[in-house]
Amino acid sequence: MPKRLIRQTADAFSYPAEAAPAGLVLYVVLTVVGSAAPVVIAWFTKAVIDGLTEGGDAGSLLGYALGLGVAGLVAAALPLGTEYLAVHLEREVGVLTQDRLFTAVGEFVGLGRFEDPSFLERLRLAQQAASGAPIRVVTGVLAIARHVTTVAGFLVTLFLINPWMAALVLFSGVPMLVSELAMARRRVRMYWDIGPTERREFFYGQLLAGVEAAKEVRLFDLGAFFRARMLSERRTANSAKRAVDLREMSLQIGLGLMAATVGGAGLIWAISAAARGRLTPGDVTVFVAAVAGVQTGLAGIAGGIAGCQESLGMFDHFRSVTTAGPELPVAKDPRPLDSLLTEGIELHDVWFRYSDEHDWVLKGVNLRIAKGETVALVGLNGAGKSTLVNLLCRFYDPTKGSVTWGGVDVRDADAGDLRRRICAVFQDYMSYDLSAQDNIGLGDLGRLDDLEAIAAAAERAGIHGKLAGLPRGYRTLLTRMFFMEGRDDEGPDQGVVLSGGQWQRLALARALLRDDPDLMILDEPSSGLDAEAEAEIHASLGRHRAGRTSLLISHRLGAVRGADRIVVLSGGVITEEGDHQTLIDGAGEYARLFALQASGYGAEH
Ligand SMILES: Nc1ncnc2c1ncn2[C@@H]1O[C@H](COP(=O)(O)OP(=O)(O)OP(=O)(O)O)[C@@H](O)[C@H]1O
Repeated sequence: MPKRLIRQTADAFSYPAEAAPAGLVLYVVLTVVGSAAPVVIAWFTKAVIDGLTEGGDAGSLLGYALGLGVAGLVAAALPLGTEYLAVHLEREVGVLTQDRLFTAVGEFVGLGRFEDPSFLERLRLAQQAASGAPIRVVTGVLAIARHVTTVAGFLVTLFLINPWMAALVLFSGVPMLVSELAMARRRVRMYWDIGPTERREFFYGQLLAGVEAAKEVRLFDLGAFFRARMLSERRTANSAKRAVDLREMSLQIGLGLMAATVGGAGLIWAISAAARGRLTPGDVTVFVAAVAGVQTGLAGIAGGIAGCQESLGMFDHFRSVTTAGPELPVAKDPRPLDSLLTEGIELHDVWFRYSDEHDWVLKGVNLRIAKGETVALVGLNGAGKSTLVNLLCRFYDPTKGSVTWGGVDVRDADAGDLRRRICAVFQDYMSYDLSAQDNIGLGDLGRLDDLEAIAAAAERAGIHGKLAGLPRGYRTLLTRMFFMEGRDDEGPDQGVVLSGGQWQRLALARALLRDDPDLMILDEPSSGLDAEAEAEIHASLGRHRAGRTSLLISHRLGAVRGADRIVVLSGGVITEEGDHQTLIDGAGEYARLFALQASGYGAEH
């Protein structure tokens, strides 16, 4: 246990040592110097009082007074310097730890961790602890060292005056240490326990204050309902915190009473000893200061150890996230993927479920997409179409079976290499609060500034005219989130708000920016578009897809009828396969759905 504690403490120190080495050294030096000040002040005070009462010579008296003044000045100025340095160190460490944390998160290969609530909780606590915890450990360790120095100095003083008193004051500190450590452990546990409650409170707050839910909150009059839930979560968290605070307070009162009793007994003894002429008035002063100094120092040591333990406990979340490593196996010696795709992309008897507790989503799927072929995947809601896409992009690994890319199992390849070969529009596409240019350019970072390529992609997605006509063209921000009136030179009126269908076209443009991808995945690329726009987009995509390997998912069967092969997924298995005409002739599920949609359109006219 102590070994682990030492290792953890050393690790916490390594962050400020790396982020701001000079600042850390200065901080340590100033703290050490500051720790000697109280003892020096006590001794100068004794010398001045004894000099005054015993009629010492004026020269040495002046010297003591001067010493007292300088020590007082140092004691007053040092905390300001150390406080400044602590904040500086915290800022610098914050940059380093944020970098480490998000680098680690970026290295997660798939999506599983982002759906694991206990991991998300750990991530939240890791973020919270990232910048402050290492500095609190450093401050705690130095505070302990400072208090140890002060206590040692005063203990020697006390020992010289009354050894029994020194022992009594020292041992009265033991219960303090034990209870402080127990309190720190309880506090860390409490933070972990109330994590989900605080997350829910935050969630309700977001619903009330964010734009996403604003319409429904007003339409269904949900404000009071969500507010009540939010406050109830807050009250639950508060009562857990209050229980710990109450326990701490009662313990502190008990400890305070014990310290006061010991201090009072010491004072009575010192005064009676002085009355009998065994102590000088200076001795009494230094004795009182020493008892108070030892008690304060011991409380400081106990508090410092407890604080360190609490911070180390919190920092453990940071450490476990940054050392978690990828959650899907990473090939040590990744096999290169090639663009020839002679063997196509293939799912071999793929079984998949999101976790052991979930039902099977895919149940033995065999599917081959040949190079240059357009395969359309259709099926009812929840049939597993997007899940299949997730496996192709290796956001998850099949529970059983395999996915191969040109004959190479994607688990043996580098996930980055795989994804660079794919361009995709997902059903749940992103709308970034950035400029139009960035929104498209993010599809291929190397072309972020290539306006020509960006405009060409926008043209293919049928949104170029709209974007070019914006107040600042492609540089126009597609959000009003980041404007602060009076502070931003671009003014709040410059951001624009796009419609749902326009955002979808933008997402499509982002996917189309990639030059010559090996596989194009379009998962409901036109669900938000009007009928005319949909026809136009599909015509454009059809031209763009020609000769490319692609997988198209759509509920609008009219949009997929031109695919080389249509695959029907139902309940996690492939039930039908063939081109449009074959499936219509087969009079199965596809033919039924197609007839249903066609009659729906027919009925309108
Ligand atoms: N991240 C997830 N964790 C757990 N279950 C999931 C997850 N994503 C999807 N599912 C479940 O897997 C099943 C298949 O979902 P999927 O999104 O693949 O269907 P889909 O065919 O794309 O449906 P839709 O046509 O509605 O888009 C559903 O029952 C869904 O509840």
